[in-house]
Amino acid sequence: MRCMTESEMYEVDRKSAEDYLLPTTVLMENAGRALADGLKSKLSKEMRICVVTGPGNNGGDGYVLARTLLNEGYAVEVLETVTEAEMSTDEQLYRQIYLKYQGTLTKVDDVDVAAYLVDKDIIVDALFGIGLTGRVRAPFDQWIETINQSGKCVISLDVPSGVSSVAADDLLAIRANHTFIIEAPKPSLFIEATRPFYGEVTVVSIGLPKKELLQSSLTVWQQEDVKQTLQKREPFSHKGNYVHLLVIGGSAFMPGSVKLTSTGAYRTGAGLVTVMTSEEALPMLANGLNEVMYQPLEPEALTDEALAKYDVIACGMGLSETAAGRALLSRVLETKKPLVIDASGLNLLSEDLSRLERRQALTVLTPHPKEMARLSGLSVAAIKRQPFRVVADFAKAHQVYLVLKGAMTLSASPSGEININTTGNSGLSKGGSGDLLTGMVASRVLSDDTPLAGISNAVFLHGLAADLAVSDRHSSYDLTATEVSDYLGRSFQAVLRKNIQASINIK
Ligand SMILES: NC(=O)C1=CN([C@@H]2O[C@H](COP(=O)(O)OP(=O)(O)OC[C@H]3O[C@@H](n4cnc5c(N)ncnc54)[C@H](OP(=O)(O)O)[C@@H]3O)[C@@H](O)[C@H]2O)[C@@H](O)CC1
Ligand SMILES: Nc1ncnc2c1ncn2[C@@H]1O[C@H](COP(=O)(O)OP(=O)(O)O)[C@@H](O)[C@H]1O
Ligand SMILES: [K+]
Repeated sequence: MRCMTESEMYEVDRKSAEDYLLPTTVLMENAGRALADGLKSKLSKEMRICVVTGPGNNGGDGYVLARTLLNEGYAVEVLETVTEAEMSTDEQLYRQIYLKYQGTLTKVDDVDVAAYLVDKDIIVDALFGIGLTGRVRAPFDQWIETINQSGKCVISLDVPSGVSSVAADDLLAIRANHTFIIEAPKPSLFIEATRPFYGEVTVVSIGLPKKELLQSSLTVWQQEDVKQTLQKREPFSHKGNYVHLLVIGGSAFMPGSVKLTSTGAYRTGAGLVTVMTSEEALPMLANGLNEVMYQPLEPEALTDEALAKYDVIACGMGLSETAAGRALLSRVLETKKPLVIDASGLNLLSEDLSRLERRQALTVLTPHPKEMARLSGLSVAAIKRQPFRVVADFAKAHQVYLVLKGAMTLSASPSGEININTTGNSGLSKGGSGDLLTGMVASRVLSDDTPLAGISNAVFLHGLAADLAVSDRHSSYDLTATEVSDYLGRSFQAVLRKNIQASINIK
């Protein structure tokens, strides 16, 4: 499923009108009717429904929806917040049609809005859609507050009014119980500050040309995408057909990190895994995976000849941030091997990003927001406000694959394409989850249809394993990264066999 920015959506709108000759009024009619159809699952004929309309086309959708429901015998009326002259042309048309159908209309200036809403069961929010810029201005802000304080069930059309994809610090928006989204979710559905305003979500189609919707560079990565892009394991294959991963990291005080990374790699399809770690950490790994080969971390082991047998290097988990660690990362960056960098490796990399420009092989960086802040020089708050832009800009500027980890992990390619992940839960908010993921990413990045698909598959399966663990014998409280790795088998089975995700699974 595609995700579309507001400007991409307006571009599809423009093309639909100019290239496909679809009148904008037809799209509004389709939108209002599709939204009404979706909404009906929440309604009964006994409920009193109030549609609150604003000045733009979102309000126009509201009039179409109100007329559609009225015509089918629902108890619906409209509360309008602007004069007819202040409405968009298409909205004016549908307001008039609503009146021809004998629809009831009340103006906000004629009532005490809070009192007017008291006997309503459902409030439909058609105040603002994707055309909102900045914070909601007066006098609309007071009605948003009144609706939020009403305690009623609120349904938003397209987006909760007040939400835009650049989350303001003093955001004022409708807190919807449910949002019916037109054609494709907008980035604000996946941003921490704006996600809660949406409530439950349903995406409805209004007949925009699919070909144009597919132009978007943002994809919500789902089960079907994993299924389509995951490399098949051939019956006559041998371990040499799959990735040989070299894991570099771990130290006396953090030996477990590389254990988790190598487990993640093997459990995600790698053919061979070698761990190179410090002399002190080696004895502590004696009870590690039987399948892993171990080697002491010596700089001479990092020559091009010695590295020839490896397909990918994963570097940085549990690495000590000392002069030795620094020298090691520099050497690894100079190799021509595909490289996944995580944790301490990212912090050491932040000291001099120009080394990325000199790289001659694929590079994947897997920061959480704090590591991203070090890499980009931006604050964590600024990254969280505009994660899509930050991720795309950084990946393009440094020509790297970038995985910004979080509740909705974003994986970007050097061309700025972004895949959004919606699996996972707070059981993953624990030390070790990231180490596990790094091994999984390294195992898939060269194996699937494209590097971005491989990375996104790893992120999806990692989150899904945690979701399956929590729906089985764990909770988000007790779950550990080691247990997440135990559920990777179930995660693959679920993806390969069942249709677990018919629509977006958003927490
Ligand atoms: N292809 C599709 O997806 C289709 C989408 N459709 C629907 O159209 C919706 C987009 O419609 P839209 O472009 O008219 O914008 P919308 O959000 O209704 O409001 C704009 C109005 O708000 C005002 N305004 C702006 N900022 C403000 C602020 N901070 N505080 C106060 N006011 C502010 C702005 O005033 P201005 O800033 O211009 O002075 C203008 O008057 C979309 O979400 C979907 O529901 C379908 O109908 C058809 C196909
Ligand atoms: N609330 C959450 N919902 C979904 N996934 C989460 C959540 N919290 C953390 N994660 C995932 O867990 C992993 C944590 O990685 P990281 O912060 O690097 O942890 P570590 O300390 O283990 O290295 C990431 O893949 C992140 O996306
Ligand atoms: K709305």
